[in-house]
Amino acid sequence: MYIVQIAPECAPVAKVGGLGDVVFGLSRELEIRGNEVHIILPKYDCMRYDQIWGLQVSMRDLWVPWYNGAVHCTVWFGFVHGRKCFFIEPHSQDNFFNRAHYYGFPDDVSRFAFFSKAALEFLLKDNRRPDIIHCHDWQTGLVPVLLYEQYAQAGMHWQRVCYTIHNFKHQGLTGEYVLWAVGLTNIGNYFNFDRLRDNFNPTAVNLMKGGIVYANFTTTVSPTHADEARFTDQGYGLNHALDVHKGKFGGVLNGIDYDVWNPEVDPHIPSRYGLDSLDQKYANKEALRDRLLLRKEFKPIIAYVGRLDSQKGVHLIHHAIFYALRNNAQFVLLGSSPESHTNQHFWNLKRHLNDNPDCHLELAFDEDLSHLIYAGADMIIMPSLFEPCGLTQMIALKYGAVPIVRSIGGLKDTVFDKDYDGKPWEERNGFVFYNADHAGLESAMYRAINLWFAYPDDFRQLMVHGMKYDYSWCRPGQDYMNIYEHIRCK
Ligand SMILES: Nc1ncnc2c1ncn2[C@@H]1O[C@H](COP(=O)(O)OP(=O)(O)O[C@H]2O[C@H](CO)[C@@H](O)[C@H](O)[C@H]2O)[C@@H](O)[C@H]1O
Repeated sequence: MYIVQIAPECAPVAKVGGLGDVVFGLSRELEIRGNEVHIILPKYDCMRYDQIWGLQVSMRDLWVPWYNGAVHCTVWFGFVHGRKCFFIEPHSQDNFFNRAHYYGFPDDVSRFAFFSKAALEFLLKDNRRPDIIHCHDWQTGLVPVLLYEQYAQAGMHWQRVCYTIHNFKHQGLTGEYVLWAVGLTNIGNYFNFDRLRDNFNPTAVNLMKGGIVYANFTTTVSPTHADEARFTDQGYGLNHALDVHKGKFGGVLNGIDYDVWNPEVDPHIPSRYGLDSLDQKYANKEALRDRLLLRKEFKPIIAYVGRLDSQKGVHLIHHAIFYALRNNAQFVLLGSSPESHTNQHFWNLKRHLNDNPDCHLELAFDEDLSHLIYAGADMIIMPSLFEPCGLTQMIALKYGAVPIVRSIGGLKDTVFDKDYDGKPWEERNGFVFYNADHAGLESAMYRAINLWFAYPDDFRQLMVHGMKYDYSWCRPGQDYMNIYEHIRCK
C-alpha cells in the first residue's frame, strides 16, 4: 500500500510532544510491513536540521491556491532516520513557518490550513496517488474536507483518509475566513452543523469537527479515550459529532518505537541494561545524579517528563515534588510549557528549590536528557487530568521506571495497580490512583515509596513485570493496517 502521512510533527526532526513520536514510529512500522510511506511536514526554521539526511529540492515551484491568488512554495525531500519526508516551504510575506517556534501564534489556524491545502496540492501536482492519507490532529482537520470537496474532482478520487486525534482539547476553532482562504467559497454548504460549524460556538468553524465528518475513519489513541471522548466531557464538545459518526470512529492504542526507546541499545545512556542485566540500571541513576548535581544517598528518584500543560495535572505535579521530598525521595522534572504563567510558576519553584540537593527542575525540551531520566529514575509520575494515550508511562515501563499514574485514558489501558488490579501479579506493573486531588496522589506515591524502601525485592519484581510488557508498534501497526484495508478503495 502507498501511505502518506500529513502531520505537523515528526520525531526527532520536529517534535513538541507525543504526536511526533507516533508519526515517526507508526511510519516505520508500516514500512517494515512492506508499505511505501511518505511523510509531509511544514519546513519550520526551528526544526532539527541535523536530523535530516540528504535534504534537497524535490519540487521547486508549487503554486498553492490561497484566497484569490496563489502562494509560491518549494517542496524539499530528505531522510529522517530512514523515513522519507517532504517539507513544504512557502515563500510569502506571512512567513508561516519561520517563527522560531512550532505553535502559539495568533494565526496558527491560517498556518496549518495553508499547510493542509499545500500538502494536497503537492500530491496532486506531483502525481502522487496514495491509497491512504493519514492525517493528525486539528492542524490537518481540513485535509479530508478539501480532498472530498476539491481534490477528488481534480483527479484524486480514489484516495481515502484516516484521521487520528491525539488531543481533543485543541480543535482549531476559527472564523469563516478560513473557508475563503482555502477556496471553500460556497460558505453555506460547509458552515452548518452537519459539517464544520461548532456545536457550542455557532459563529465558529471547527476544523477538527470537519476532519471527523469527512474522514473515512477517525481514531483516537487508546480504546478508553475513545469512550471518554464520546461519552464524557473529555470530548470537549465533539461528543455529538463522534456519536453521529460512531460507525467510523475507534480507539487504537499507540505504540512506542523500541529502536529509539530501548535501554539495551540506547546510545544516550552511559550504562545499557535489560531484563538479564538490571543491576546496570543503577549506573544510570548515578550518572543522572552527577549530571543534575543531586546528592548520592539511599533514596528513590521519582521523575516527571512531559509538557507542563494543565492537561498533565500541573497542580498535582507541583504537589508531587513536595510530597516526594518530605518522604525521603528525590525528584527530577524535565518539562516546558508554552503558557507563560505556568512557566513562570515553575521558574519560581526552581529558584525556591535551587539549593535542595534532592531535587532538580530542568525547564527545557531536551530529548537526550529524557533518555537518561527514564534510565536513571526509579519511578515516573503522571497525574494527568486527561490523557488520550500517554507515551511517557510506556517508555518508563521499558526502562524499568515504575509508573505512578492516574486512572484515565490510555494510562488506564497500560498501567495496572500493584495492589488493587484484578490481573495476576505477574501482569501488574505500577501504581494507580483515581481522584485528581492531593489525597489520591499521595495514596499511590505513599505505596510506591514504601515498597521501594521496605520491600525492595517486590519493587524489583514490579520493574521486571513492566519491562516484559510489549508496547511496541507491532500490534497497533496491524490495527492501522486493518483500518486502511477496511477503507481503501478496492
Ligand atoms: N521537555 C521535554 N524534553 C524532552 N522530551 C519531552 C519533553 N516533554 C515531553 N517530552 C517527550 O514527549 C513525549 C510525550 O508524549 P505523551 O504521549 O506523554 O504526551 P503529549 O501530551 O505530548 O501527547 C499527546 O499525543 C500523544 C500521542 O498520541 C498521546 O499519547 C498523549 O496522550 C497526548 O496528550 C515523550 O516522548 C516525552 O519523553
